[in-house]
Amino acid sequence: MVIASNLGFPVVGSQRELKKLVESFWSGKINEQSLRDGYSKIQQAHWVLQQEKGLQHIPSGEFTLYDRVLDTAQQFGAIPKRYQDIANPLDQFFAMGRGLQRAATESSAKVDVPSMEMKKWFDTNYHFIVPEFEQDQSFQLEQAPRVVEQFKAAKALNIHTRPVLVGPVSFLYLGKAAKGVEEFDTLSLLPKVLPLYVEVLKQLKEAGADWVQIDEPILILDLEASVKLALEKAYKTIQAQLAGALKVLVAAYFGRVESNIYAVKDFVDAIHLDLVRAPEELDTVLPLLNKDQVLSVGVVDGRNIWINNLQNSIALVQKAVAALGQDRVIVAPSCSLAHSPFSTSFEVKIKEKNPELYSWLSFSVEKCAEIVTIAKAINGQDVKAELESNAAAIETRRTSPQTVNPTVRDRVAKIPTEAWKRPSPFATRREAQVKKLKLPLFPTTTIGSFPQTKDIRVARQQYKKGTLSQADYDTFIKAQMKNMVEVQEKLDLDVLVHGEPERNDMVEHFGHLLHGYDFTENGWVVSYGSRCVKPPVIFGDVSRRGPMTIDETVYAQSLTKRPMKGMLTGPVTMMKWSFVRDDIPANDLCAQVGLALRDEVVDLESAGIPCIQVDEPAIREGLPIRRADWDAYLEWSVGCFRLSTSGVRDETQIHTHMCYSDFNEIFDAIAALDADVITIENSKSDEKLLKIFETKQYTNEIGPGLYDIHSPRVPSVEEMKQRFGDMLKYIPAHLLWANPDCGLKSRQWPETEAALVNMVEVAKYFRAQHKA
Ligand code: MET
Ligand SMILES: [Zn+2]
Repeated sequence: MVIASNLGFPVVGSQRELKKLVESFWSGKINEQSLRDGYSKIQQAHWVLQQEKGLQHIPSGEFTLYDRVLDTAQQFGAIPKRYQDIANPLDQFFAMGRGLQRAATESSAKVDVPSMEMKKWFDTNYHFIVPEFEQDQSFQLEQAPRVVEQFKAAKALNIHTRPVLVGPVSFLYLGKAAKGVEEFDTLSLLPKVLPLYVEVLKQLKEAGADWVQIDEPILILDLEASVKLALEKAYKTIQAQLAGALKVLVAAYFGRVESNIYAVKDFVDAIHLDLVRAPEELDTVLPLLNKDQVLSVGVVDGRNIWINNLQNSIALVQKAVAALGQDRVIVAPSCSLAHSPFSTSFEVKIKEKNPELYSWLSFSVEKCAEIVTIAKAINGQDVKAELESNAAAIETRRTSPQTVNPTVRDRVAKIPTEAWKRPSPFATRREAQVKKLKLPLFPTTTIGSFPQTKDIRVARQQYKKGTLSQADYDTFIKAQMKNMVEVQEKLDLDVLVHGEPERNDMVEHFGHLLHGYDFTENGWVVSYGSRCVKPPVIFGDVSRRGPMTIDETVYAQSLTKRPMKGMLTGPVTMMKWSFVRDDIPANDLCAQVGLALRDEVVDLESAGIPCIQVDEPAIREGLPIRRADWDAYLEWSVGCFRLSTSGVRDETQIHTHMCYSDFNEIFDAIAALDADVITIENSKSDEKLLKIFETKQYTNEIGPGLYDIHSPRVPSVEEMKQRFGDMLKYIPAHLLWANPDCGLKSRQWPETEAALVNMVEVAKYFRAQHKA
């Protein structure tokens, strides 16, 4: 019999219960005991639910109050020095996750510590807490290790679970040298941490576990030989020490394991593969297994929201069964289901308004049912009804006019070669733009958004609820834009923006204006800690419903003689920050969005808008995990940006913006965007960014952020002069712009104005210098 399993479940709860619980603890509304009780309740409900769905290997131990890597660090006693004095473990845990400021009391000293660093979890939108280690780090297993406690808690409910651990090598590899400690190879700590892993595994065995899942997601990275060696050592040791007491499943996900598999394959009882991302690896891995080893086949996509093609999955699992036999195959999601929303059952609106779309959706709870159906089908149980309804939904999805728009398809198929780039080279365009825009040396501008004040948020809410009419809302937004234009004129900025008061979010806003997008009510996934995001859904071919930004941009331009900069979100970002369809290739979808934006860019030009910015903050984060895949990705993503921006005349100035400073690796691709002006985040790593200009030539105009907008701090004139002076050493004066490093929507007005006053003063100072 094949086993139906899961690797992890959305911790946040069906309606974000855990978020609410944790946040009420932070605000002092509930005490630690209530938090722990509520937490256990949610955990229990999830186990019961997964059991009811029919899963046999149900995960435990992955449940967390903030982040499971942080749990791993605390469980093994890797506490950075600055948190070691915080006596209460829970306070310490949250202090590491989100910082802690606490006044002195009679019994305790004052505490003021920032949080630990957060990083993206592979190519997901989830951020984990980066563990910190010292070279002479000692580890210590906590009294009652939480993974063992969770296993026991489930067992008390009569639910037998498969405990999950973040693997020792991934744990160390993803960590870094502690603050103030010189860089060192964190894997050198493996001999110290391994005995603790062995100890935990023994305790799990004693508590009654038979299988354990050890996640080693780094198996899908390009690994150096030393890392592979560490993996080998770790699993050899674990195997030897456990002597068969407990079965070990090592899980890799989010990509291909390729030759990394050799580092672990001889020392484990089972391996999990992500066959959604790497279906071809079934064929390569099957012959490598010895006669007792088990394969966990990840066939249900844990990263997306679409129903599984059950026929296809069954065929894949069957192949594994043919090679290994039923008892050596486990059916699984591709990765933890924590990256999908909870359940479609809360999507009442979609169900009512678009039942067809509803029938194509599958969130975590539904994915568990899919896994069980696949396993049952293989085991010869009757799932005819499930398979029939699945096949019917797959068929409507393939052919529905909602997903296929022949006009769009035709247009993408026939994109003429010349549409992928601007007609003239930059030098020619620049001449036309200089003549038309008459900008001073070191032009000043902002990135697009101005503070989203309480007034704006309230008006938007009232408008959504229907208590503010369309006409009144429009009047309100216009008044906001008018005010923002006046402020910018007073500041004496050179290229103005309309300020984005009508946008709640740079992707969702455009999603509403495009065909092919829809929005869930409860499709939340955790971004970090208690923070959740609800990405829009791209389910069909994308095209404009009509002009998207013309009215507000033209209105804003009518208020000033200075050039107004139109503001759009680029094709890659529109995809990357959404749940995207998986039924057409990403590059085709990107071209559809690119064409829709191209029409908007051309319309803005026709309406008299001289500068147009197409933001692409997500290009860098969309980079594939394996280097071998970079070129293909960059080719289509850069191509689609150019597709969206190249329909205009030479004199129209195309801007782009990126807010990820660490892109030296993809510098050539950035240059290939061929935007006339690029503004980039920089203020946290001046040197790193500027260094690249020593070796590489960037020929177009550029504005490295002059100050950090993520903090309310107002940078002084002196400070920005210094920075601007440094930039001038690397970038030719006639190409350099002065601007903040990102949009100002999360700031307040007073600090925004104060910072911009200083910024404009700096630009003027250098202008005068250059004349002299
Ligand atoms: C995350 S990048 C943001 C760009 C956008 N135009 C803004 O100013 O808010
Ligand atoms: Zn930005």
